[in-house]
Amino acid sequence: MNDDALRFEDVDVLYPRTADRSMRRLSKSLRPGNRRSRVQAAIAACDAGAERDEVARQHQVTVAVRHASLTVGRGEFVVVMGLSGSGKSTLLRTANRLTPVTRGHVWVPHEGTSIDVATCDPATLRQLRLTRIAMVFQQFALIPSRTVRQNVGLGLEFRGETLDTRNRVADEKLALVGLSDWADRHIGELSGGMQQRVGLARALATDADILLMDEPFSALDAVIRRKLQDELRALQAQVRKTILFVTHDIDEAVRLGDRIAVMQEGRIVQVGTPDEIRNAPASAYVADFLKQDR
Ligand SMILES: Nc1ncnc2c1ncn2[C@@H]1O[C@H](COP(=O)(O)OP(=O)(O)OP(=O)(O)O)[C@@H](O)[C@H]1O
Repeated sequence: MNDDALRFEDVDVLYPRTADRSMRRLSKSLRPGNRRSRVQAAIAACDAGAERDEVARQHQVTVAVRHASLTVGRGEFVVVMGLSGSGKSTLLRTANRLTPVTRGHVWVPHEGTSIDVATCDPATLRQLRLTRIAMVFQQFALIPSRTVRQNVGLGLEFRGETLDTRNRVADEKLALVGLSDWADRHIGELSGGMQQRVGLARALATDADILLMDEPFSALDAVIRRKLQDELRALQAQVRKTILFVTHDIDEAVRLGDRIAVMQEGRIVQVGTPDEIRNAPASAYVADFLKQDR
């Protein structure tokens, strides 16, 4: 199993509901002091087989991810797909601990050993985020007051690299995504599709071998979106990153994924190649998804 890049092992993520002003007077159980015990009770209920709705009702806890296990091979492109609220983003965000895991492990091989992102110390986590795991967001998350080149060099700046290195690497990555002529422009001068290419170049600039992509193309119109899907696939063939990509669009999942993991109500209910999933959907839920495919 040395060629795994990322391994989710029995991951649970539970969110205790917090009281809003109207509820605060109503329910003592929503007070912060009770959150931990509510989560423990909710985990016990899940282990005993309770469904998500029941856990939410009885314990005021949302089961976002439930016992999810998934191995992503080095250089593999895995798409996580599912309806809104099925837990895709939450699972993805456990891979760099933007979301903490309630129970379970997220393993990343690093310097001859395996590190559990879910529990490692802050210094190790920071190191992993700066050198191994990069993220591309739906809303680009670029800094408008900075030039394209400066945005691409941001991760390297956090790492303390010199301006020369930052500019050299940024120019290399901008060439990869076809934006060499735009390096000195400001972000606001770029279209949405171009901004997302900058986001991608920024992720590539850190030399992270694992890219987490959370619905990166969903804010773009259909034509641009398709173009970027093709570009990303071509880029992937060239740079061989390990990619975990979230979408709710089956068409996108089939075009991009070496394998697809389908989530339903926090569970991974099927993992397979696009053909395997198309030829043998594991449930009516998965089959319904395939009907969106054109
Ligand atoms: N920070 C949070 N606090 C409380 N509940 C949350 C939080 N983030 C997500 N949830 C809940 O966890 C569940 C899973 O959400 P998540 O965003 O992971 O799903 P998703 O499949 O990515 O959905 P979408 O496609 O709409 O983004 C949902 O019920 C959501 O409301």
